[in-house]
Order: sequence, then C-alpha cells, then structure tokens
Amino acid sequence: MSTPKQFTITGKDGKPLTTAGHNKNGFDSQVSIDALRALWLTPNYTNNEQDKDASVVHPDGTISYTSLNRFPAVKLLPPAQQKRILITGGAGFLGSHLVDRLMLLGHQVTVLDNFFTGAKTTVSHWIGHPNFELVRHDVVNPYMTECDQIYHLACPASPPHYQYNSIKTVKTSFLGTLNMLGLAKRTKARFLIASTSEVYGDPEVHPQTEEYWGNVNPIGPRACYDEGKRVAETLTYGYQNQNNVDVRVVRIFNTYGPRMNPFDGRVVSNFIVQALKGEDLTVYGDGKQTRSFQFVHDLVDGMILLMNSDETRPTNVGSSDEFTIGEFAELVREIVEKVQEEDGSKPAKQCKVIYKPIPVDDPKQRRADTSRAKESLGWETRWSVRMGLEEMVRYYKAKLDEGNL
Ligand SMILES: O=c1ccn([C@@H]2O[C@H](COP(=O)(O)OP(=O)(O)O[C@H]3OC[C@@H](O)[C@H](O)[C@H]3O)[C@@H](O)[C@H]2O)c(=O)[nH]1
Repeated sequence: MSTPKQFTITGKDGKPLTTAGHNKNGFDSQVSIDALRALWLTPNYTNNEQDKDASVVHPDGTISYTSLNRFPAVKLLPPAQQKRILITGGAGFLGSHLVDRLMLLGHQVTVLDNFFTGAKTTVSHWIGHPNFELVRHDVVNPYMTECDQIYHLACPASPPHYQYNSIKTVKTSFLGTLNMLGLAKRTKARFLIASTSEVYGDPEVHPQTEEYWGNVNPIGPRACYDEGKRVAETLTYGYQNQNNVDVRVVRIFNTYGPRMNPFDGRVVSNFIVQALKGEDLTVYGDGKQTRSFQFVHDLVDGMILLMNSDETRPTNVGSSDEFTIGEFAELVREIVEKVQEEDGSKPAKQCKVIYKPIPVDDPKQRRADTSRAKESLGWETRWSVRMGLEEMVRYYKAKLDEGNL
C-alpha cells in the first residue's frame, strides 16, 4: 500500500496532533493519526507498491480490486487483554472508524450490518483478518454470539435516510436495541448505545445538558428517529434496572469526517461535494439555525472512553463550537478553495450560496454542553473544525479525482 501524503495537523491547543485516543480506565485507545489516515486516504482496492502503473479506475470504466496480501499492523495483545467486541452498524460512517480503532488496538471485532446505509467498502481492508468478522445481519432479528462489549450503532442517521422508511427506523431502534440488550443480558457484555442529540428535539434549553428532557414532536417527520432513540434509551435503562445489564449511553451530536456517505443528504457532505463540483451550496431556510460539528476521531475517543469508564448516565459527546448554517457554508467554501489551491485545481468561478425551504421541525439551535464528558471521562475535542474539514475535503477530493464521486 502506498504511503499517503503527509499533512501536519494542528490541534485545538495549537500543538501538533499526531495521535488519537487516550490511555485511561485501564484501556489504551491511542493510535497514530497516520495509521488511521492510511485506512481511508489510500485506496485499498489496488496495491500501488507492487503495481506502480495500476490506476484504480481504468479508462474503460472498470475498477481493479486486489486482495491485500498484508493487513495493516495491529497491536499484539495478551489474550487476557484482548476483548471480543461486537459493533452493530459497524460498516457505517461512525461504525467503520470505531472498527479501525479497535482493530488497530488488537481486539477481536465482529461487525453486524444490513448495508442499508453502511457499505462493505468501509471495512473491506479488514476482511480476512483473523481478528475480524463481517456479518450481514439486520438487528431487528436476534443474533447470538459470545462477546465482552457491544457497541450498538445500527440505525440510519441522516434525516433523508431515516425518514425514507419511518416505520423501519422505529422498528430498528426499538427491536434492534431490544435484541442487543437481550444479548448483553445473556453474555454479561457491557452495552453501549449510540443515542443522539436529536433526543433534545428542537431544544428550548441552550446549550443542551443531559438533564434537559427535550422538545420532540412525537408525530412529526423526525419522530421515527428522535422517539426511536428516546425509547431505545428507556429500554436500555430498563435492562439496567431490571436485569443488571451494564449499560452506557452516548448522545452523539453532529459528527463529520471521511467515509461519510457523500450523498446521504447531511449538511457537511452536501456542502463539500457541492463546493468541490462547483455547484451552488444549498442552505435550508434563512441559514440562521445553528449546529456544532465534531470530527469523527474525537467522537470515537469519547465512545471508547465512555465504554471503559464507570459513567452510566447519558453522556453528550459533541463539539461546543457553534456555527450558523450560513456561516458554515462560507467556511466550507473557503476550505475547499484552500485545498484546491494547494494542488493547483482552483476553479476560476466561486460557487454561490442558494436558499431552499427549511425541513419541517428542523431544530433551530443545537450545541453540546459537554461538562459531564469532561468531568467523568476527561474528554474534550482535540480537532478544530477547520482541520477536520480539511481532512474531509481531501478525502472527497481524492474520490472525485479518481471518478468515484
Ligand atoms: O444541504 C443542506 C443540508 C442540511 N442543511 C441544514 O443543516 C442543518 C444540519 O442538517 P443535517 O442534516 O446535517 O443534520 P441534523 O442536525 O438536522 O440532524 C442530525 O442530527 C444529529 C445526528 O444524530 C444525526 O446524524 C442527524 O439526524 C439543518 O438545519 C439542515 O436543515 C442545509 O442547510 N443544507
């Protein structure tokens, strides 16, 4: 595999950022950023070292996939430290980054995914590795295995995707969580559910603390996801109280990064793809609604810290750097231009911002209060939005350049 181009990352504290993860609570989750980057910035469907003339996509429109003869190096853990970890939705955007981290750390990872929004290509670099298993499975059906930890992420997360089949989204949240909690009960595995900032609905409290009960329209178009996740949290604490299941609940705020499906309709992927293609940036409503965006490595840090901590209360993991969507469009446009300038592909014309109708029940403001994550886990975001967006722009640009976007 060829070595990806090196970029220096400056963390929020102004110092060079070379690793992700922490060594806390008896669990070392640190890996080098270059090792993570090599898993998504280098195409893994051709072996460039051995076949220097190979291009990923050929002029006749075909694509070369070659099986890797070497897997990325993983830590050699003593058996007593190696955990059997089940990740539902592990072929999705967030799941695949969690898979990368836990694989590099030397654990045994089993991924369950029905590939509705996930894709095999997100984890294809691990297929065949003795520590890795990929199972096509829909969590609305029970699944039996032996494991020590369960990260339950399976559920479409982008508003157009989760609204596509709202009944299935509710079913996935409820039955999927029920099945995985049943598995946790039998195996005595620790269970972490990926909940969401959407449990706060269109919040009247700002920023959102975990104590806030939320403002959700129970029959609106977002209800299938919002209420689905709320009842999933209810079930989770039901199993904790009635069956002593060891549970963790992470409320994930808007997250972005490489491998986010470029067409999943969320704002970060939409704006970057539009700017790279020279199309108009679509701001919904007047663009005054706010969000805070965290880079995916920070989220993975938070999830692993929470899973291995004693904190059993719901915990927000998100950024507290708040932008209006209008400001965010300007920032994305500026960063895309910077990356294009760096490699001499800046177009003569600047793309415009256009305004489209606001989706029903779109939250007007959202910002994570992360005091609990800071106090209980020692977690804080390390990536600035600017550095994270540059990473994501380079990833999409590489896909665009190879004709894959
Ligand atoms: O092209 C676009 C897309 C989206 N938007 C706006 O940008 C804001 C963010 O939209 P996104 O679709 O990215 O994400 P949302 O904040 O609405 O929902 C997200 O919330 C947290 C997570 O749990 C979920 O991944 C997702 O549901 C919204 O106000 C939306 O209306 C645009 O202005 N233009």
